Amino acid sequence: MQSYNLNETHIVTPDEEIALSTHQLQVFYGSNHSMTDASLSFPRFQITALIGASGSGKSTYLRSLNRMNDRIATVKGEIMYRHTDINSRKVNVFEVRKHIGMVFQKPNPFAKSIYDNITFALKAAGLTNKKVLDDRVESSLKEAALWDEVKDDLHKSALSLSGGQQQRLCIARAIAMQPDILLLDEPASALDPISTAKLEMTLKNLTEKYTIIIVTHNMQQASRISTYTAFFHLGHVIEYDKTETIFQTPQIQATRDYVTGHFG
Ligand SMILES: Nc1ncnc2c1ncn2[C@@H]1O[C@H](COP(=O)(O)OP(=O)(O)OP(=O)(O)O)[C@@H](O)[C@H]1O
Repeated sequence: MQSYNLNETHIVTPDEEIALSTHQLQVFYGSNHSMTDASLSFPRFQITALIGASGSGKSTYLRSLNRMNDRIATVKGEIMYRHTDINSRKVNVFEVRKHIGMVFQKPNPFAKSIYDNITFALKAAGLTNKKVLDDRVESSLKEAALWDEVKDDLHKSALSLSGGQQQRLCIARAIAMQPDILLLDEPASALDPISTAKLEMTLKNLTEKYTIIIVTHNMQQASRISTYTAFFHLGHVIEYDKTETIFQTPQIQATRDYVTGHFG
């Protein structure tokens, strides 16, 4: 692979209201410096895609945003959310995750009913009123575009659902907590094209209420659903701009080579 000047970057700050931003975020796995000075601002109610070759640091960066790396890595720098640096050790991680939810690559519903999957965290947070729980189950499943398919089977095991349905259930489970921001790490990589299309449509509709940051290897997917795209390379954020700029007129050679399929 051609080597690039990793100091040559092009990072815009969107004009829109910013939901979350990082300032010089660095991540170390032991002595391995895996993410260098990542400074990005994510606009509210938009989808931002994180793209880059395998090992470029996309998941490392994403997982740092709601402190999922706390136990496995050292994360330095600021993560600003509502005027607070949520990377500070003084900030409670469980609070952070109420506001910033996460959906993983492989659907991972609990071995419980559909209803219990959605109410599990709500009950743990102290919500006991059945009417409120019922309403939250219905609204979350509707937002995740799963309600019509499961409304008569809410007490059926979540594991009996198809992969695509399970992934939408995981989204419903995340939004039941009424977060502001959803982080998704390659959520469609285990899904067939029809389930992927349904998931993409669901994500686009979710931008009415949520800010979405998604890691994807699928560049068509990034261009179909995101407004902004960040290109990662060897632990650096090389370029961040409107998605159409990244794919049509990227400013940096490494981005140009990646989006035209020269490596990755
Ligand atoms: N738990 C870990 N412990 C040690 N090193 C890790 C760990 N997770 C990731 N790394 C290293 O950090 C670097 C970035 O990996 P990361 O998984 O963030 O990349 P990625 O762009 O998401 O890759 P992929 O697209 O394959 O998921 C790699 O060098 C990887 O080996």
